[in-house]
Amino acid sequence: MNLGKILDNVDILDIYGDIDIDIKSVEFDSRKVKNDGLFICVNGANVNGHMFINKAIDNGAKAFLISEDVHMVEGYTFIKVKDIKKSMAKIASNFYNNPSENLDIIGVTGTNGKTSITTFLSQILNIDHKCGVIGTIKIYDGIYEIPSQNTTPESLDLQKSLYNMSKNKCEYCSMEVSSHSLALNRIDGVDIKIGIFTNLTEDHLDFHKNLDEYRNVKEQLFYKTSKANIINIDDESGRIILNHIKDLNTPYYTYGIERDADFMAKNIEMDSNGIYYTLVTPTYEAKIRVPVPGKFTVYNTLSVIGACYVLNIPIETIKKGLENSEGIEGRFELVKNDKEYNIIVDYAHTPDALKNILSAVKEFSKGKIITVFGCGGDRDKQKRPIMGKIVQENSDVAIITSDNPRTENPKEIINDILHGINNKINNYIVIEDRKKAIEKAINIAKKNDIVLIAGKGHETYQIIGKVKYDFDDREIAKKFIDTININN
Ligand SMILES: CC(=O)N[C@H]1[C@@H](OP(=O)(O)OP(=O)(O)OC[C@H]2O[C@@H](n3ccc(=O)[nH]c3=O)[C@H](O)[C@@H]2O)O[C@H](CO)[C@@H](O)[C@@H]1O[C@H](C)C(=O)N[C@@H](C)C(=O)N[C@H](CCC(=O)O)C(=O)O
Ligand SMILES: Nc1ncnc2c1ncn2[C@@H]1O[C@H](COP(=O)(O)OP(=O)(O)OP(=O)(O)O)[C@@H](O)[C@H]1O
Ligand SMILES: N[C@H](CCC[C@H](N)C(=O)O)C(=O)O
Ligand SMILES: [Mg+2]
Repeated sequence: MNLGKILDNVDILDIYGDIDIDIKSVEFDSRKVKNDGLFICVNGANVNGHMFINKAIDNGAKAFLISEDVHMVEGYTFIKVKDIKKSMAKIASNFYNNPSENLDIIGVTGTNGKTSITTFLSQILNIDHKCGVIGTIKIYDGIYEIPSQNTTPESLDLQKSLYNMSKNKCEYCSMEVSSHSLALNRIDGVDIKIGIFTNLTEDHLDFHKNLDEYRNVKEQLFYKTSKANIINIDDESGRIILNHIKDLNTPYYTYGIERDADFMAKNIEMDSNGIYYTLVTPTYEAKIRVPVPGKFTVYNTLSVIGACYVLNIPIETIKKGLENSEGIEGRFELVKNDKEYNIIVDYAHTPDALKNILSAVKEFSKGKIITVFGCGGDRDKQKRPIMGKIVQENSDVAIITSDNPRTENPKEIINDILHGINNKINNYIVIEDRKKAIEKAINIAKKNDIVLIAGKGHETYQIIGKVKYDFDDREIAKKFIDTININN
């Protein structure tokens, strides 16, 4: 594509060299640059991309998008802009021909429930149509599935995936929209038809100044949508957002259990196999069954039904998709075993998620609840003691361990958790090594007890320092149970 065309509507400060040249690829990582490429120099959290201009030249770059003064190399084109992330988002949608215009994108934001909702949605929409997925676990472009690096990718990667979805004849895309992606311009220029708000609770206060700012950032999604916004009005932040957006041209729908909403669940029943409720919508009622336990599944599926309603998906298809749902990887996932151990792996890594998962487990537990959990390093420190308190108060035994310590000292993270623990109650153990912590939990569990391994869900790694080591809670639990089998 002609560089001039790629730069359409980009706010440019200065140009050095020729922009009437053909560009074959656009990258923001010098290691991925190919012949006749445009390299976008991002000054990141770890390194400054402007340092890799020579490396990009070696790999075939012809042009550079910069925001800092660099040595302009003769024979190459340099375009200086003020805001690299905003410019990159514009370039990305130009280069991939605005692919979001060819898709009905449903964007989901909120602290908890995004992966669950986007998965349910794709399970329903893929029955009669093709629906791509972008989220924490994977990107699915209609043909291929690739594991994700971020919940919402950088604009260039995002637009490339949307382009592939459109090429692969997807009609829909169900996408998680993280607060980071809104704040860092990753979804600028993406045409989103429906926005869903789940809830807002403590998380990411390392990145956002406070909960108000966190909510304001999330609210931005609902000004970008064109077809409908779907808001959880049982959540206080949901009501605040609704108040701000209700006079926009985009129609809105509400969902909830406790308040009068457009999509409501009545006569809710729950057991260890799932949830059952009567759905009340503006035009019909229906019996809903979902084989995924937890009250939060009621909320998650109500929002999904709201989006399907707006998209005119028949209720029979919605019911079929939900009833046949295989659940969500790493969310309330039972570790299958031929002995009678009840082990659940779940991705709860925020105070609210832990509270919810523990209350769901409590609903049908006939024995003790043994919870293994930790907190991620280089992330919100404020949530650590709150998570400790919630787990101690809602478990018979709390085993405090490491999650992904990243560049922090795991002992210090555990110390932060211990600040929320009442040391007069003797129901907690600290075992820093997560593998040993899981083994201990299974060791002390008796018939009818439930072992909840929280925080890492689908993750197949543990990040220690900057290195990702193989680590899968489910595999470790399963292997240990098999060992017990041999010893007995
Ligand atoms: C703090 C943060 O957001 N970091 C993101 C950021 O990385 P960075 O800015 O630190 O990159 P960097 O390593 O400093 O490198 C700067 C630039 O130099 C380039 N580079 C680097 C090395 C080299 O040899 N050549 C080169 O060109 C890099 O490609 C990059 O463009 O840009 C990367 C590429 O897009 C992201 O993958 C990365 O997310 C990291 C993995 C991360 O953990 N992010 C979290 C905080 C995050 O974004 N989370 C949200 C919310 C999660 C949720 O709760 O749902 C998410 O959406 O994932
Ligand atoms: N609607 C909900 N409200 C509160 N907790 C929930 C809800 N849905 C799921 N959870 C809990 O939160 C955990 C994470 O759920 P999920 O992965 O769907 O959230 P997410 O918003 O995608 O998280 P992330 O920000 O990491 O992408 C689940 O394992 C479950 O314990
Ligand atoms: N998307 C979340 C994932 C947290 C998962 C947990 N295992 C951790 O590492 O803290 C985040 O980046 O904050
Ligand atoms: Mg997610």
